Amino acid sequence: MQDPLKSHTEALQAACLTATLESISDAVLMLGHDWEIRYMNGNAARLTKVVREEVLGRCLWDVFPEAVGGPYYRAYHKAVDTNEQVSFEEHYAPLDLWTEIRAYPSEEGLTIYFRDISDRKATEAEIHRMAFYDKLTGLPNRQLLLDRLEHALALGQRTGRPGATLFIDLDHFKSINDTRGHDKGDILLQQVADRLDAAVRSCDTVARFGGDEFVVLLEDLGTDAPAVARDIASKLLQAFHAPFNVDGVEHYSTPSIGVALFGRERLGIEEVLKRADLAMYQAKAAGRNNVSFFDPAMEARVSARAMLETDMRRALANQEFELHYQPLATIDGKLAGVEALLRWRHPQRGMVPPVEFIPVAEETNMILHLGCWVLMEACGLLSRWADDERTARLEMSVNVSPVQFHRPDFVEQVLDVLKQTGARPDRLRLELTESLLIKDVEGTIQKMQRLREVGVRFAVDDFGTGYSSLSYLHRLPLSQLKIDRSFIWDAQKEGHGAAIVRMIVGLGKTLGMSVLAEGVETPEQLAFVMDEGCHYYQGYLYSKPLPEDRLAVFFS
Ligand SMILES: Nc1nc2c(ncn2[C@@H]2O[C@H](COP(=O)(O)OP(=O)(O)OP(=O)(O)O)[C@@H](O)[C@H]2O)c(=O)[nH]1
Repeated sequence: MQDPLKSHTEALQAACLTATLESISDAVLMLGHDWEIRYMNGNAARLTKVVREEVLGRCLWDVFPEAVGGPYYRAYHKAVDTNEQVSFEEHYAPLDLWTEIRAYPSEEGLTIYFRDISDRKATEAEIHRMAFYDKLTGLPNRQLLLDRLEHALALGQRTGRPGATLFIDLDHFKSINDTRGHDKGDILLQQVADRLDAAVRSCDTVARFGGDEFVVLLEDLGTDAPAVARDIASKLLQAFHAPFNVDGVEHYSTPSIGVALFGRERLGIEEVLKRADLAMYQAKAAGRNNVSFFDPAMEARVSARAMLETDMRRALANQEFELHYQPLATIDGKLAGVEALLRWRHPQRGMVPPVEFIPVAEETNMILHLGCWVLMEACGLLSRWADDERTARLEMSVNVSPVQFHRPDFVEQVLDVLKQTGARPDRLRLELTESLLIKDVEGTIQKMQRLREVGVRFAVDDFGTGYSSLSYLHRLPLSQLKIDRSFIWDAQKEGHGAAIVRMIVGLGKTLGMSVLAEGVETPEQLAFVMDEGCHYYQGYLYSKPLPEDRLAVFFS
């Protein structure tokens, strides 16, 4: 017969245990050796959406058939087979429930504690989304792209299967921001993101790299990777053919696309992106709405350009620039003046030609510093000439870069240099290019007139090669046209050089300007320009450009 005291104690313990299990925050499930559900607390029933009384005694896998063979199934079997506890986190899809599980095997079977961690998982997912996805477009962001690119490069190197990085920058995107506001720009970016995403396979990555830049990462392109990459890039271009609808208004946008391929070659992510970016710039330079592939020559050009820029900054500090002076003559061979020409004596490369470094100086605005220095040096020499009767009447011509001329304080700068050096303004001639003259004609005339009033004169350099508009040439206070050397050289050949020289001389005379022939190298050329009525000439026939000390010898 059962001891009534003992059975009372057991009942009390069972009641206590049940009360405890019902009050804890975990869900609890107790299974027997045949996976039958022997106990389930209220939390467990609530989370698994079952009626406790209906499932007690039934096999767990009959109640949750979708779990059979899945991660829960494998984990519980493992716990029972090894007699060791298991703990894990898992998503139970039929209930869309994220669970954290601890399961303990015992002599009675298996006791499972679990809890709902869906909120925590959602927060984690949100943090992940914020860290790796762009808020505006929902595309992978730069960070995620870099991760995927790193992975793709490693895979490419290991397997030899090539891929490609496409760098996409929208053309003139700034204009929609400026004309319709930043929020409309945002709408366009979102629509561009959708179109790019729709144009590629789902396994490709379309990322927003920043601003109006997107990067598409293509992997596993197969044996004809360049052709496939080109096809996809064309598809991306096509995706922009139809207008966008930005808040009810049609808007056309185009991209410039740079492509860099990768494969076995050992390349870092920075290098691949740099290549694609370089190619993209090439596409912009080729007129935009274009695709350009990276090629090593392009890289060589760009790095040479970067090296030149660095060298030039050093050269400025080390005073490696110098002025040479090319004498100018009247048509009958008398010295009329000189043109100051900038030279760069590079410590390793020797003389660097101006056509190589002047464009870089202009792009980087170093020309402002250089131009000011040239003016100061030339006017310094001009001022010293005033004391010597052999040189006092000579003119000094100085080239002015458009960047320098269009600065608002250009006139003040010239006046200041004249004042500081004491040079005579009526001995200074500033040489301007045709392209300079056509930009902001009214402002240009005003500046020229202010300097003209103090005596400074102006010449148009390389006349005939630019796009002068004859309609306003007469409004500019110019005193000289310099005929570009190409026409002088051409005149001797079959071309139209002779006719052009004649036309320029006629134009100069009509407008009351003197005409100087540049690049005269032979007596025949001199005879020709003399016949045509040029007033001055310049060129190797008369003298090469000379450093200051040799110029002094030339004078004497
Ligand atoms: N609306 C909007 N504009 C942005 C965002 N991020 C960057 N921008 C603007 O995007 C423009 C990017 O201009 P750039 O790519 O330098 O020049 P662009 O006008 O596209 O001209 P090109 O690239 O030379 O063809 C800048 O004006 C930025 O201010 C953004 O999140 N939203």
